[in-house]
Amino acid sequence: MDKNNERECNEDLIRERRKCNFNIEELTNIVDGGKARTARRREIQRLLINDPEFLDEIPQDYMSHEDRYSNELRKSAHLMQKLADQESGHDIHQDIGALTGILKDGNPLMVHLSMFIPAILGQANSEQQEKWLGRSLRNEIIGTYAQTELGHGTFVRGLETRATYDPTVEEFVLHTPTITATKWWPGGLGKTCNYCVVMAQLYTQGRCYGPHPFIVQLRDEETHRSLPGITLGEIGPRLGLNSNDNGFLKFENHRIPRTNMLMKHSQVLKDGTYVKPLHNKLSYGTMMLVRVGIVGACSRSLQYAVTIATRYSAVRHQSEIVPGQPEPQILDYQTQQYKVIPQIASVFALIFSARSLSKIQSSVTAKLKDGNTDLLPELHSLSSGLKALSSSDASWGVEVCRLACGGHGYLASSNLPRTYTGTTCAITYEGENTVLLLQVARYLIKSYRSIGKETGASSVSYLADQTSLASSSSSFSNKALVQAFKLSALSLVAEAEARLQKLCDMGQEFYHAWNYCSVLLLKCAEAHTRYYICEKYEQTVDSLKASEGVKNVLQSLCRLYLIYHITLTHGDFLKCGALTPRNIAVLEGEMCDLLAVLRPQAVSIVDAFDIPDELLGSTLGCWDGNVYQRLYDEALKSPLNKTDVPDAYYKYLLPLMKSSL
Ligand SMILES: CCCCCCCCC/C=C/C(=O)SCCNC(=O)CCNC(=O)[C@H](O)C(C)(C)COP(=O)(O)OP(=O)(O)OC[C@H]1O[C@@H](n2cnc3c(N)ncnc32)[C@H](O)[C@@H]1OP(=O)(O)O
Ligand SMILES: Cc1cc2nc3c(=O)[nH]c(=O)nc-3n(C[C@H](O)[C@H](O)[C@H](O)COP(=O)(O)OP(=O)(O)OC[C@H]3O[C@@H](n4cnc5c(N)ncnc54)[C@H](O)[C@@H]3O)c2cc1C
Repeated sequence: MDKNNERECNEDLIRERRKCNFNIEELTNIVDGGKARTARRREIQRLLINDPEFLDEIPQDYMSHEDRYSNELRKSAHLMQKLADQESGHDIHQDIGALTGILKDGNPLMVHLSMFIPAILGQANSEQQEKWLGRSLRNEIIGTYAQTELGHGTFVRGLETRATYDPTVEEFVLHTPTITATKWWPGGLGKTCNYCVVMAQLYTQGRCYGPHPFIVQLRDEETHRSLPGITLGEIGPRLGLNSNDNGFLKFENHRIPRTNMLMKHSQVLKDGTYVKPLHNKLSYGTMMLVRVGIVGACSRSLQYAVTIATRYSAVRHQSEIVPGQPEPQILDYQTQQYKVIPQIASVFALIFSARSLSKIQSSVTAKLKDGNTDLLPELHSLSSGLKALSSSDASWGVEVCRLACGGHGYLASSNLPRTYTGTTCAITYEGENTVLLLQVARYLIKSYRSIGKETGASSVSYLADQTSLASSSSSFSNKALVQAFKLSALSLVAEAEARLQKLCDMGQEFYHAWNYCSVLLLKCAEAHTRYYICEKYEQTVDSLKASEGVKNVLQSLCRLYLIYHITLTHGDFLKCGALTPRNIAVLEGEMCDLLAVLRPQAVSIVDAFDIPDELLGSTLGCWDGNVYQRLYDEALKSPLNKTDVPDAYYKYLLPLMKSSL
């Protein structure tokens, strides 16, 4: 599609684009993280979308379960090959965002890239990396991360798969003792992978040392058949991601060499002596890494959904605002703006907090290299909180975008259903959100109770700011609103701690008191993480060196985000005295003004996300707005339209209709 050729474009979209009052390319660079990154993303995307190998012969929704898998594996393999062939050599891990949309519904190689290779990097010592890293990067071996079992996903300490060390032959014996110990869910495990990292309870010298990672060959490298002692299969259809082969795995006293235990952090020596790690949660490092990546991935899903919903809202006309006048664009309804525009604001919130989290992760990783684990709890808390809020915000945001598109949003060809199922899974995987938020709450209560002790953890330093509860601001700059989020979080933490303490003082065991307060604790964790996101949003926009137009747009989006979230949880702000009922009413009014200010820029802002039609894959969100023709053309692809009268009519309907004659 030639974006300069207005003749092929829907007139409403042409008018919308003419209203643009900022530099789109500049905003695109901010979204990508700099000019160079924009150029690189475009280069990769051009490489992919001009390649006919990535086209599907028929829409995936009409394929059988087997064909979907096979078709996606074909494209995944081609993608890996193609990226490997480039002379410039793409760092697929760094450029993973550029690939969004090219593979449609669960890539069988995804966990190889996002967890197996990172597990080797983060958990294997240098000799082990020498043995497996190069091979896995060259795709000579394909792996997955097999942790979850039928009986346990969340409670990692409860895993049942055993790795028992046998010093006589220097081997571990992997065994699945019960049906509930069957590994269940790992992406690519069913049919694709020939290796995996298995999390299993380590037994040596008669003692259990908890879950540890082991690298295990699953299939013969020549024939791809499962090795003796190993049972593998696929777990069946899911809500989404059905092109992946999420699998199951059982071990029957399967032996692996001692050196297959990933030994960067803890070791089992030849005689069976266990050497413990610097920090006993270092073996959870792969999960933490992926949680950080999920924040960015969620912002991308939301970019897709909101691009579709905004363009469609500009093209679609329905009903009337002024009786008797022409039907307006649905984007002119304030209620429609309230659905779509806060989701645009949310995209930037997620982008900026993902970047901030990545920076913290890099510095923690650097410190770990020097043996310093002091900031690991801080990173665990932040990555857990941001993974949880980004996945739930993005899932809800995508669903709102679907609702904003009315009936057509329910069609597969809108690409909103698949965007939703591909986002909501992130609420569950890599740590179910409630569980992760309770980890954040644990950290908050602990930090609150250790006020006065220097921990170096900056995200919770505000908990020591006891005076701020009394000094709520009356001015409403963005900074003042962020301050209100801080007061709300602090007051919830104080309330939860007091409630916990009271129950304990009344004689309840701490664990029961914790469970009894967990709804409130969840709220604390959400408020704390929301405050973090708001603070990063405000700081990033405030310090941004950008043209006036771009800065104005981002200031308005940031302000909308702050006010939107205050109105959603206004009870918490009222309860702690950070805001008065009158303040809330004024802010609600201002939110409507902001919707009106941003409305004329909405199409241009989503244009700045710069998602090519080929990747957006949506009849409703296409650049040229030629929505109705595309909907009609897609409908014609239904196999039921091959004949006027389907066979099923003769088999079932005709006999029924004639049965009473
Ligand atoms: C690119 C995009 C791709 C996107 C695409 C990616 C594809 C992904 C495909 C999906 C893959 C998967 O799902 S893989 C499977 C993922 N599974 C999970 O995430 C399981 C979630 N569960 C867990 O992580 C754990 O079990 C958890 C809930 C944290 C509880 O662990 P424990 O019971 O061992 O610990 P607790 O007793 O609760 O806490 C003890 C202490 O340990 C601390 N602690 C716990 N975890 C910690 C950690 N990681 N680092 C530091 N400290 C930690 C706590 O804060 C406590 O500190 P103190 O308070 O100081 O004592
Ligand atoms: C699409 C997809 C891909 C996946 N890929 C992989 C993979 O590649 N590798 C892998 O190993 N795993 C994978 N998983 C598994 C995933 O990591 C787990 O499903 C996830 O960690 C949740 O665990 P669970 O299923 O045991 O849920 P459960 O823990 O059984 O959760 C059920 C309910 O119990 C609640 N609950 C549980 N514990 C607590 C608690 N302590 N406090 C309060 N409430 C609690 C939860 O909040 C939830 O409401 C995948 C899952 C999905 C859906």
